Amino acid sequence: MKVCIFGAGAVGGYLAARIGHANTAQISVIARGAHKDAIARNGIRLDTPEGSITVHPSLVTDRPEELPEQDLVFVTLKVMSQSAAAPVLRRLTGDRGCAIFAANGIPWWWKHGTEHAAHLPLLDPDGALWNILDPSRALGCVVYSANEVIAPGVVRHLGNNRWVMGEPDGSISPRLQAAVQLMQASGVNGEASPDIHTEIWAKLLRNATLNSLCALTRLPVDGLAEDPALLAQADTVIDEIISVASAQGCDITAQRAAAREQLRRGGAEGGAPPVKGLRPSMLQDALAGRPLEVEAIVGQVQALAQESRIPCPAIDTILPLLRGLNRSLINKSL
Ligand SMILES: NC(=O)C1=CN([C@@H]2O[C@H](COP(=O)(O)OP(=O)(O)OC[C@H]3O[C@@H](n4cnc5c(N)ncnc54)[C@H](OP(=O)(O)O)[C@@H]3O)[C@@H](O)[C@H]2O)C=CC1
Ligand SMILES: CC(C)(CO)C(=O)C(=O)O
Repeated sequence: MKVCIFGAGAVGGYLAARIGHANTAQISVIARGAHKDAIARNGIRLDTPEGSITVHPSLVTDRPEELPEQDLVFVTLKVMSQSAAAPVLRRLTGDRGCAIFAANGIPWWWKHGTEHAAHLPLLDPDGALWNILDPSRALGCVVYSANEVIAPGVVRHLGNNRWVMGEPDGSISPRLQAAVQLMQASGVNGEASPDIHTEIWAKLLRNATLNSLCALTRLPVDGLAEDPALLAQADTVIDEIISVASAQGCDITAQRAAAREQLRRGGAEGGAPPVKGLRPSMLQDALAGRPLEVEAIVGQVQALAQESRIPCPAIDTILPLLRGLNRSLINKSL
């Protein structure tokens, strides 16, 4: 299988290292800047609590036009970089390939196959993904795996290993099964879901709280847990998301306790020991002065709440703060 990782940062670097180390596919990575140079020179190093591995991908490039068509493209770009990649993704996926969007938040293809099928302007402003790539080539992937690029070419993995993938229409298609098999053969706990929309809502319970509040306060997750007022704010956001998801036809009420528990355990999933110093990806971006994934993780949730006429006062408060912070990061001269 020809597999490409588009945007081999924290999550993409983790995947590239695991697949490359298991040698289960011919792996190419698209990266850029000093990180790309370091991978091309020294390979990708993945540091995990169990030890380090270093992997040399078949090709490392910042010029995707150098790549032939791929069977599978993992898109691990931040959401706001996806739209510009639409023409390249179209070419890379060719007539037979597909693109798995491993990202947090509501994805651009969300309304594919529904009676209100349309592109989402907050996520795909000009409809490039919708019109050029086309949602029929897209699969979703919910990532439970905490990673950070700690130096050019070096990814640190802190914990969690669950990757839930699904077709927008819920079918367990051959291409979905092939992706699950590839991941499992590579030591990555991939699974196929018949209801990726509900899985995405469940993960949003974590990101709309942890990512937003950590980015705004600059505290790691265990820092939030020390402050009852911040925990109360996060719990309110969790309740609001459960209401919006329910109004949109997805019942995630059973996830409430686990999401609240995760907050209080420093971000550890499912009974794992508490984690110290976990910096959600949005905090990593705020600290590095990079733009934030505000719209996928909070803005589009508010848009869906408005569509369903669900009041969300906590989200309405957090969103302008995040948009303001994002504006200051994008326009560094402010
Ligand atoms: N990190 C984590 O632990 C988790 C992240 N996620 C989600 O996964 C997705 C990916 O996040 P994450 O891995 O943290 O993000 P990163 O920023 O670490 O990785 C994205 C990479 O893509 C690169 N990139 C952007 N545009 C291009 C381009 N045109 N050509 C080549 N490379 C490009 C970036 O380079 P540059 O830095 O120069 O912009 C960066 O290295 C997000 O949606 C995130 O919310 C989900 C679960 C956990
Ligand atoms: C759940 C969490 C916080 C794990 O790192 C995440 O998804 C992120 O960092 O974006």
